[in-house]
Parts: sequence; structure tokens; C-alpha cells
Amino acid sequence: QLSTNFYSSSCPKLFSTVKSSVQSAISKEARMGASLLRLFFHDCFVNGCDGSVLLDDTSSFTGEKNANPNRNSARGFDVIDNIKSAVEAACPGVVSCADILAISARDSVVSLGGPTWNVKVGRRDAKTASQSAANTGIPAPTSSLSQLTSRFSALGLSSKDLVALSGAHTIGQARCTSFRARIYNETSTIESSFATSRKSNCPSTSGSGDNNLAPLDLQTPTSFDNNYFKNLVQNKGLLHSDQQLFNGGSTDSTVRGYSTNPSSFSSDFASAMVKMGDISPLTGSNGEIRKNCRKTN
Ligand code: HEM
Ligand SMILES: [Ca+2]
Ligand SMILES: [Ca+2]
Repeated sequence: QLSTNFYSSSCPKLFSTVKSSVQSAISKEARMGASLLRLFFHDCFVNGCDGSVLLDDTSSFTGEKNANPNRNSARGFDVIDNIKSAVEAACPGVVSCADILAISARDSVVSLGGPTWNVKVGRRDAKTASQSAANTGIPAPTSSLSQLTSRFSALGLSSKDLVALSGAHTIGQARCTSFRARIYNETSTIESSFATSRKSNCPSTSGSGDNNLAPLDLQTPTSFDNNYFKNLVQNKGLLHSDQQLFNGGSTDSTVRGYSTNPSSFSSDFASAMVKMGDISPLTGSNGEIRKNCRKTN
């Protein structure tokens, strides 16, 4: 039921409004593009693309923001609030927060030099969220290739989609706690000078420097290019889950292909983003159009 023209008469300025807000946020901080892209992923992998990730915890409601994959990590909620305000000013009560996430993800990729695609819209917002579904549904950086493929497959995403979507790690940052075990313990699958350089800002002791950041793509963390795949073929994936995609298994050939053919990565990434955006949307009379993305109406 999603379509690109869902709001064409009810909110004709939607796409231009989101685009200018995203561009202004990224001009202040390039990393915000990565953070907005990741928010959309963390929404879609937990009960579908329904804006669930945006709901704040309250004394009587536990949402997803403090689930393990999100706590001290997911960011950009203030930017989504600003975009929602701008959209509400143009067309009050019409556009869902779930759709704002989907459009912001695309505009972020484009702003950082990546491919574009037509964003389907018409999603409605959930009245619920699930911390436990976020804990189990969003893959951990310790995941094996088979764990990754099985989670993606459960959502209708192929192993090619897995590799293409993981290419999102061509932008953004990770905390020491997400890659410590890899740089200290995985000597056989990590390039040694890369491990050494990452150790300088990520102490081996758990609890010290946990939130220190390193770029997921060591060369171009604010450009949406195919450099992530070039890193993987050199055993310079930062996360265990990244290097799993190129570790002698079934996805090696796809990684190798993307590392030498940026246009195939671009087109497969765009298609996979559309597929991810199709995961279990709320439509028709299900859900609601939230006034404030942080709470139900
Ligand atoms: C394949 C399974 C995936 C795993 C295990 C994974 C895991 C992670 C982890 C651990 C981080 C760093 C978080 C931190 O340390 O605070 C991260 C960051 C990020 N992830 Fe993923 N991710 C996966 C797939 C994806 C997908 C499909 C996308 C989007 C399409 C994505 C987009 C991002 C972005 C852009 C960042 C950087 C965010 C920022 O700088 O704020 N990831 N991911
Ligand atoms: Ca969701
Ligand atoms: Ca890059």
C-alpha cells in the first residue's frame, strides 16, 4: 500500500521540507547523516518501519531507546523532532514519524554522496514499542554470518541485501565497546597495523574508554562510497559482524564485487533500502499519525 505519491496532495512540500532539514543538520555535523540512516534501520528491524524507535520511555512505558543496541548509541532524535516540527508547520497532522525516518535516511545518504532512490510513503505510527524485540531483533556486532543471514532472511532480506545494507558502515562511528573484542582477540582475521592503530583509542580493559569512537570506515567516514568493502577485503572491518561478510564464506564474492564496482553497490544498496522500508508497515486505520514523534497521541 505504500507509494511515492501518498502525500502528493495532502503535503506537497513534504520531500523538500525534509531534505532541507536533513541538509542543515548534516552541514552542522556530518556524522548526523549516519545517525539518521541507522535510526531507520533500528526502526524497521523491530516490529517493522512504524516509528517505534522514536518513543520515549516514561514512568509507565518502556520503549526501545534503552534497549542494548540503542542505549548510549542511537542518536538524532532531536533532529527528527526538528524535521517533524517543520513538516507539521507545512501540513499539520498528516505525515507519520515512520515516513519522516524513511525520507531522512534517503536524504542523508544522498547528502553524503551516495545513491538516491524513490522513497515509498504512507506508513503510520505505532502506539507501542518493544524493548525486548529491539534486544533480540537488531543484530549484535558479535553476530556470525549465519546469525546475520538468518535474521535478515526472517525479514525477507537476502544475503545480497545483507551485504549491500551493511555497506551503510561506509559512514559513521562505533564505540570502543562495540569493537574491543575484535581488535584484541581476533588476531587471525584482522590486519595487524589496523588493530594496533585502533587499540590506541580503545583500551583493552572493559569499563575504560568504552564510549571512545572510531570510524566504521577508516578512510572516508563521511562519504557514502564503496570504501567499506575495500576495507573488508584487506581484513580491516572494524566490527566482528563486518568482517564476517568477508571471511572465507558465501558472501565473499559479493563483497569483492562491491569493492571493485561502486555502481553495483549503489544500485543494490538503493534496492535493499526500499525492501527494508517495506517491512511490516502500519497502513489504513492501523496505528496513528503522531503529533509528537516521542509519544503516542
Ligand atoms: C548487519 C548487521 C549490523 C550490525 C551488527 C550493526 C552494528 C552496528 C554497531 C555495533 C554500530 C556502532 C554502534 C555504537 O558503537 O554505538 C553501528 C553503527 C552504524 N550502523 Fe550498523 N549494524 C548492522 C547493519 C546496519 C544497517 C543495515 C544499517 C543501515 C542501512 C546500519 C547503519 C549504521 C550506521 C550508519 C552506523 C553509524 C551511526 C552513527 O555514527 O551514529 N547498520 N552498527
Ligand atoms: Ca519499529
Ligand atoms: Ca566511506
